[in-house]
Amino acid sequence: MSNMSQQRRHIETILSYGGHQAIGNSTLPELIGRSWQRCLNEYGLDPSRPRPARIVTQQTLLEHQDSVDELLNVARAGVEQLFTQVASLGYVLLLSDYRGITVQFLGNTKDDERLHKAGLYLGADWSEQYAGTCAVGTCIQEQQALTCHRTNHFDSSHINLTCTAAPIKDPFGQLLAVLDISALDSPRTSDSQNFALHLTQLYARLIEDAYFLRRYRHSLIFKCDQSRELVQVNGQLLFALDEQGQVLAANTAGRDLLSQCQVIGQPSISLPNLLECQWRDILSITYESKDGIRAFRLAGTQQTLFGMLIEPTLNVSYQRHLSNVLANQEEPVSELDCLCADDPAMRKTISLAKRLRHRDMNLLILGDTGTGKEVLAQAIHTSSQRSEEPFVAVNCAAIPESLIESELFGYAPGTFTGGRAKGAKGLIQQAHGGTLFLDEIGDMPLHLQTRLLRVLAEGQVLPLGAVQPVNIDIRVLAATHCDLSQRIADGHFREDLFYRLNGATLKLPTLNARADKQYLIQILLKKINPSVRLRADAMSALLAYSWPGNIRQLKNTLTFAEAICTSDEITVQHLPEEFMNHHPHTEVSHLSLRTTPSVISTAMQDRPSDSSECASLLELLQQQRWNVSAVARILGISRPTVYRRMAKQHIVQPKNW
Ligand SMILES: Nc1ncnc2c1ncn2[C@@H]1O[C@H](COP(=O)(O)OP(=O)(O)OP(=O)(O)O)[C@@H](O)[C@H]1O
Repeated sequence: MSNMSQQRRHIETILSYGGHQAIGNSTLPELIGRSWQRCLNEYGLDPSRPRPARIVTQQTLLEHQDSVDELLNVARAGVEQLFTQVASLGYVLLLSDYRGITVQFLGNTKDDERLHKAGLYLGADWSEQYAGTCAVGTCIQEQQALTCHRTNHFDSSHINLTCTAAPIKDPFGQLLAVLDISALDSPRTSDSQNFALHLTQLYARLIEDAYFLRRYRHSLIFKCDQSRELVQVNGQLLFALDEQGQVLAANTAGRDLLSQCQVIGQPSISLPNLLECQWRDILSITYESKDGIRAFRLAGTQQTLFGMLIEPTLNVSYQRHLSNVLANQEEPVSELDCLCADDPAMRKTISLAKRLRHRDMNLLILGDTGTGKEVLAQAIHTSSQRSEEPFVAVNCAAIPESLIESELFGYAPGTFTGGRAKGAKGLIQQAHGGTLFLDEIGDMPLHLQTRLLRVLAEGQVLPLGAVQPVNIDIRVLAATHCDLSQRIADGHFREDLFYRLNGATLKLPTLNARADKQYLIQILLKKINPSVRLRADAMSALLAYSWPGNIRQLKNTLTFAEAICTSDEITVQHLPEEFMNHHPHTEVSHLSLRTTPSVISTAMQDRPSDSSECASLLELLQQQRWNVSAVARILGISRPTVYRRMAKQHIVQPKNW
């Protein structure tokens, strides 16, 4: 078909357009349809009278360029880079201001005459009101990136062009400019321009972020991303902060996140609230973390964001503020610091443990099975002033109920036939001067809870069969994976004992929720065999796994892999079978910032609960086809313990297995 007849047909199509998106065999993109409507009904453009390109005068052009002078300075490098990428494909590049006037143009002058005629020229007016539907003008109206491909254009003189544009916004979301790449000729299908759309959006974002950084160069900027590896080179979210940590402005991705998280009724957002942390945790990133990056948990979610700081230039009050914060830096405590690298929940727990380690306060440690409750208790003891005295660990669930009383409280001579003639010191007494660690405290029988309460209240223990109590000085660290308030409500746990034990609560996150999984994998492997390394495929499989048995399961897995690997390199082939068939937890490995809830909740999400334990045990049993021995091996616990946990959670194997 000749160009003339194509134009005639296009005019007929537009004239017959009445808001129906289906045209012939093709479907008109919705936003192009809306633009045609505007051209016909609001601007009164006549499709049968094509308009020549309008180039503004030199004087008017200078005025438009002046209004975006600051942006033009920042955008120059980005615009030139984009042009070098697309020039050989026949594209020219236009940067227009927010009114649609082309304030910068890069193109191949060989085609000068054709380009000039098409309006691909410095000073050309691409506003929708003048040029009709086109990438720049429609991008201004719709405030979003788009491709206006061939007959998507309103004006029939543009139907050979393909144009792709993306908006560049200021830190408050106001349109500053539009970045456009256009070609005089192109393949027929609009799919051919998908790559152009992505590339233009990418460069628009780069320019927008460069402008943001320049505008807020005198403020502290927090840059973050879902990937630790990418945050420095390509951090997606930028927040400019005042000296109290309130968000002054954010880039487009940052504003999207804030709008999803906006606390109802609060005029401004505090970054520490958004990231459930202290202001000092943010201020001290550069000085306290090895790579200048720190992990944060997005409030009310399980999403991890890795953040770094871009420090303000020439801001004296910020420097003063920072030195005050750094002066109050937490002292290092190697026994506790080595338990984690960079995980927000662990950071809170370790910081609390550091502050309380020398106090004689009883502590309650909460965490799912295998999360390291005993390891934490031991570290608190070793770093406390009781470190020279004994650390005695008792697993209340592992000792048979008939023995637990004598094991804990001891017995006087002659109490039991067959018992030791001199009697025996109970575990409580053995811990005298030191720390008693009571694991699985939620499983302690009620009558023993009463006796334990008396020991804690009176500082004395009465061995079985004895008449004289013995004075004792112990600090109790108790741990459980179950929800003690539920146990209290059900009448299985004494409330008064709970308050005695719970001087403060330390919570341990599941391995799956930890942002420092890679660190744990490395240090555990180093302890098992320092000369063995993990190949990247094995590391990826370990990072993608859901770890129902937490650190204990990780340790067992690495021990297994090290034992069967014949060289000094562990590959995915050396991992247990479940790693071959495992489908990564999509909610963890492919986080989407768009799933953020609308309100920030300050409630801790990682509290261990019977329901989470029940779900992970059930998942593992199903994964292992109800092979209890396999589950016990994976979790690193005995078969009877697996059966006991199944009974407690009312998990019953289906009959057809
Ligand atoms: N931070 C850590 N570094 C190295 N190893 C760890 C760490 N935390 C836990 N482990 C290892 O993981 C295993 C389980 O740890 P621990 O017994 O402390 O867990 P737990 O939460 O007390 O388990 P349970 O609920 O079954 O009693 C142990 O072998 C321990 O050595």
